[in-house]
Amino acid sequence: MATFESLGLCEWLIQQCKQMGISRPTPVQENCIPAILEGRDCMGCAKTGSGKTAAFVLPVVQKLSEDPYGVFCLVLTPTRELAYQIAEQFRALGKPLGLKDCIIVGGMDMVTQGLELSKKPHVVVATPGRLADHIRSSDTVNLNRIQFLILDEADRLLEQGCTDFTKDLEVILSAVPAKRQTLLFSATLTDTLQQLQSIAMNRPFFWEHKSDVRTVEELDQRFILTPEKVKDAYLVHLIQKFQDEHDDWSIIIFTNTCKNCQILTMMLRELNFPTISLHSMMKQRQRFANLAKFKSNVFKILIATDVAARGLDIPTVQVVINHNTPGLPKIYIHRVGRTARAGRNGVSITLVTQYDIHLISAIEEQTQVKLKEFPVEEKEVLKILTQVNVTRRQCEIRLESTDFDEKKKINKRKQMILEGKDPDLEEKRKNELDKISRNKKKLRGKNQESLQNKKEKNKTNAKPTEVDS
Ligand SMILES: Nc1ncnc2c1ncn2[C@@H]1O[C@H](COP(=O)(O)OP(=O)(O)OP(=O)(O)O)[C@@H](O)[C@H]1O
Repeated sequence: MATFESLGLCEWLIQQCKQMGISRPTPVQENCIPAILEGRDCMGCAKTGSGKTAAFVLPVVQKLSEDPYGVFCLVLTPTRELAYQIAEQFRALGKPLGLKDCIIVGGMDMVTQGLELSKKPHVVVATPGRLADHIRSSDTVNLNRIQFLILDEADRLLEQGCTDFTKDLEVILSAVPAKRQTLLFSATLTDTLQQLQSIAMNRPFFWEHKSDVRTVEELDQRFILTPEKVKDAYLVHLIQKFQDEHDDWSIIIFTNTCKNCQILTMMLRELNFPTISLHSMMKQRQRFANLAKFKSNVFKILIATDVAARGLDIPTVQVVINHNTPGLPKIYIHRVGRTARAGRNGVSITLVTQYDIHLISAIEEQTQVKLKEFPVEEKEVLKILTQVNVTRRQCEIRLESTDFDEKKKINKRKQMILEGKDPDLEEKRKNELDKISRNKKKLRGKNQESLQNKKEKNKTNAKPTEVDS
């Protein structure tokens, strides 16, 4: 069995690991650390919670100790919370070195960030949008000597999801030197492998945890089939059950939209559950504060959108509930990976409506795991159905009276401006498209109606009269 020593890490760093409860390398660390220390580019694909962060932090910290200067390493990651988490690992493992890091993420003061960047920290951890803004708007950002470029959750950074990072990545890649080591990590790297290979050009060492199953063994994966209208009652029943049966518990509930996240949070609070939320329509300081309250177990339930689906490492989470079935198996893999981390056990429960059954088949096909039904006493759920649905409706009405939708519109406009689009023009286009599709629908309805009329006419014409018979 490998030890950190046999991988080539130096004694002080091994001691530092021990202090953090890391005594033996995990497979991704065992395989990737030597290649990175050798100076190779590296692509590491291993399951959620398998220690990928330390697999790149450890060799970078060791190399930094041999030749310390700033900026030595740049880490890119898709979410702001993840940037803080990664920076924490650098700070903890690089403490004996006096490692200085700097976090560059959206939603925080740009001037302060510019100042910090100008002090040349050893490690910069950033989300692509904000770092690209700094590069575009000032010349205080000097990344032209970096030795390491790391893309954590690399596949997410390259895919064109609801947040498209590709333009920002282009800006960043043109600001970093061609001669560098590039390290790419994720639990779902293989879909974007070819694109990634073009970023890591220097003979990349590729390591993948070979396994038929793409989720961890310690995870008990369940589903509950429910009509849409009973979904919330099932959710409340599940939470109540965990609360009654466990002393020490914490749950992450994933949902599809910021609004739903907000409504569910209000609803569960109304029902006296210690709930807190995390979604992209919240102010950044609130996002950090809520996550901290959840991590410290002050609040036991976190309701989040997919902004929390990747990377977050909160060891106390025993249960993940998918309030909606994720449309992509990849998102499912990351969401359920928030529990059963680092060898611990965990349960995931996905609420499935009759419209989502095909999504479950796609998830099972990709993960190679058959989801088992979670046994629930339906009678118990039906007992609370009315109370839950009335509470939800009350929360919806309360939210409608706030400016939540208005804020959403403003955020959307801001995002469009950032993407170089004209929001008014876009709205006009959208209205035109809506009008066209409304007209199409009308026309289709009319056609169907006249077809129906014709059919009925034909029927009556063809009907034999009493005389005929
Ligand atoms: N060698 C080790 N031994 C024990 N625990 C470890 C080891 N390496 C890392 N850990 C711990 O395992 C947990 C999960 O690690 P990490 O967050 O790096 O997972 P990951 O592979 O990046 O997961 P994800 O794909 O979800 O981002 C962390 O709490 C970390 O401190």
